[in-house]
Amino acid sequence: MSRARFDHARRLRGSVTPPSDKSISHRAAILGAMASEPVRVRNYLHAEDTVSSLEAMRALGALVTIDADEVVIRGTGLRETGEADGPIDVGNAGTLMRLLPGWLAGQEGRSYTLDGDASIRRRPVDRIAEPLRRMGAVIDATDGRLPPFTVHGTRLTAIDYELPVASAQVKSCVLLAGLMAEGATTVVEPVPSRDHTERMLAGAGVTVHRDGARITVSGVDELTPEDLVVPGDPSSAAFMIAAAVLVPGSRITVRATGTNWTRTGFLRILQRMGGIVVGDLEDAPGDAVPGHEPLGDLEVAHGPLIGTVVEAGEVPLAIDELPLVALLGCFAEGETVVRGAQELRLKESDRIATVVDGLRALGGELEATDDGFVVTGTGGLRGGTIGSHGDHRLAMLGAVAGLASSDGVTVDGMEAAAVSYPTFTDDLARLLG
Ligand SMILES: O=C(O)C1=C[C@@H](OP(=O)(O)O)[C@@H](O)[C@H](O)C1
Ligand SMILES: C=C(OP(=O)(O)O)C(=O)O
Repeated sequence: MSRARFDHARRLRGSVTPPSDKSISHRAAILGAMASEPVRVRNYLHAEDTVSSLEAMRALGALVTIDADEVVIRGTGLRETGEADGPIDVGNAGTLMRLLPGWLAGQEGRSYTLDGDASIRRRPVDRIAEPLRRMGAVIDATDGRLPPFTVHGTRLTAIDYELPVASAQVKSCVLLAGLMAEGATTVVEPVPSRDHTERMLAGAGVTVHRDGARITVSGVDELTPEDLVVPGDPSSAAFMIAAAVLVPGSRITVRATGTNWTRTGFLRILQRMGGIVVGDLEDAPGDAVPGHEPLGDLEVAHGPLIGTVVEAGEVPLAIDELPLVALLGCFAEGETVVRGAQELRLKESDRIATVVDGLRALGGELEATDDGFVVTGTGGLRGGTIGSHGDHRLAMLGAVAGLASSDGVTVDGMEAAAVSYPTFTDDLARLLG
């Protein structure tokens, strides 16, 4: 396990291009493998999670070649995955574990087992097993709800499915399965979540119909994705943005980051707290599903913050950035409250517990609730030691906390950052000059 030290910083300056989007890269790998013609993906994310996706596609029979700036995927076609040679290893990637079964469920007469690391083995799959069973697939999971689990493919039936939790992963799983079902499959979202799957399917020749909270796809013969360009990851950029807002004297430019409205909830929360972030962000979507992803540059500067309340409807739009909202809350005036975020307990770590305990150990005043946390701003953090618990977002949270703290922070388990942001420490060092 690697230890890293992040001392109180003087200021951040310059520009940073965040790593490529993890969510979009996973989807590019899967859709590329589902296609019958080769798909070129520019700016694919080469991080641990998304390498797992490419390996999984290879295990299913896709040919994947990796050049300096391009991944080329020669897929198997929608209904013709190969026999896998043993369990498919999803590593630490919950997104891969929850999306891929949507495709596998439609492979008539073939079965696939998915497994991953210790963290993945604690993350439930019943949320995808339930709709896939309704579509006709058989899913055998450990203790009824955990990996390793086996998906037995079949001829799928279309369903109308109301998501019990707002989850882009579950939504995407059902939509992918819907491509192989006869008839129209509809997913109803309680509140909006990231829409990358819908956009990428629309760009691949699928008719994706959105009517408010209802998203419908119909069975197709094949996918014809265009060549893809992956934008920068707003969730990774959020760590640099938070650092620049928190450290006095900072002023940075974040280049070529995704500005999809379903991913910029954190920026809206930050702006509400008084944070200075200027850029051309996408507006809330209407019913038309665009076949592309928007990207742009952001200017960020240090400034004082005030507390805010994040309600359930905002949670999926900022889910992976909520640890940073807790950190910002420590520096803000007044109270910062996050509600309706019980999903955080099911991530790479129980992020309600690990964030609250971790920031408390650095001098923060936070209370965990069942579905979020309450932070009392004290104007700063002392510093100390924080463990990543093998969770990439926790490792990067500790680093940013260190720069903004008075005494600095030691992060135990910094290597976890490589799951989504392998160049995190180097990029940060450059901004610190
Ligand atoms: O669809 C995706 O790519 C993701 C969706 C979110 O999970 P849920 O949709 O399960 O909340 C998010 O936490 C994860 O990092 C990536
Ligand atoms: C929760 C995350 O990812 P996943 O669910 O894919 O492991 C994340 O990246 O913060």
